[in-house]
Amino acid sequence: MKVTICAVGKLRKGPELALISDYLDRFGKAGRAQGLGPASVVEVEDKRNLGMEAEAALLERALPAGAVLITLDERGDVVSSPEFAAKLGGWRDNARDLAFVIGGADGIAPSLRTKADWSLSFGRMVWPHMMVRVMLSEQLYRAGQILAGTPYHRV
Ligand SMILES: C[S@@+](CC[C@H](N)C(=O)[O-])C[C@H]1O[C@@H](n2cnc3c(N)ncnc32)[C@H](O)[C@@H]1O
Repeated sequence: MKVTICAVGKLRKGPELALISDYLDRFGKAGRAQGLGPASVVEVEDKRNLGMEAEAALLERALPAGAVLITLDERGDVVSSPEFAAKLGGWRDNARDLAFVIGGADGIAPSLRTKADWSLSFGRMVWPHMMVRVMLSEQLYRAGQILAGTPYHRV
């Protein structure tokens, strides 16, 4: 089950990139035996600053064909980590690839939001998009650990 994180903006070398690389690497390595992963990040850049709709067009072009489209959005569903793991496991069992979409400073255009199969929220507060990448990467790794039954997720 390939997982692609499609995001607006280029992440430069720094603590966020180091964390994302570490979690996604761990998710891919630990998940291999369970049919989870690999995970990768595809970045799109709206170099001419044309706004949300232009970003949505770039994001749509970056989406892997046939993948379940999941938008990250503060208006989406708030779920627990075990619930997220169960969703991931269900898609894995149905041999689906996943595309998680994270918007830029203005968010994800409604034209793309309406195409989503599911929308995931990390709470009603708005987080910087680079932080959302980190949080999503950790939750993917955590979900893999929950599905594997390891003690990483203790609650
Ligand atoms: C700075 S936020 C943009 C917020 C913008 N007001 C909007 O309407 O979406 C950039 C991106 O981070 C993600 N994001 C921010 N907060 C989030 C949250 N609480 N849950 C899920 N995703 C979030 C979304 O993908 C969003 O498009």
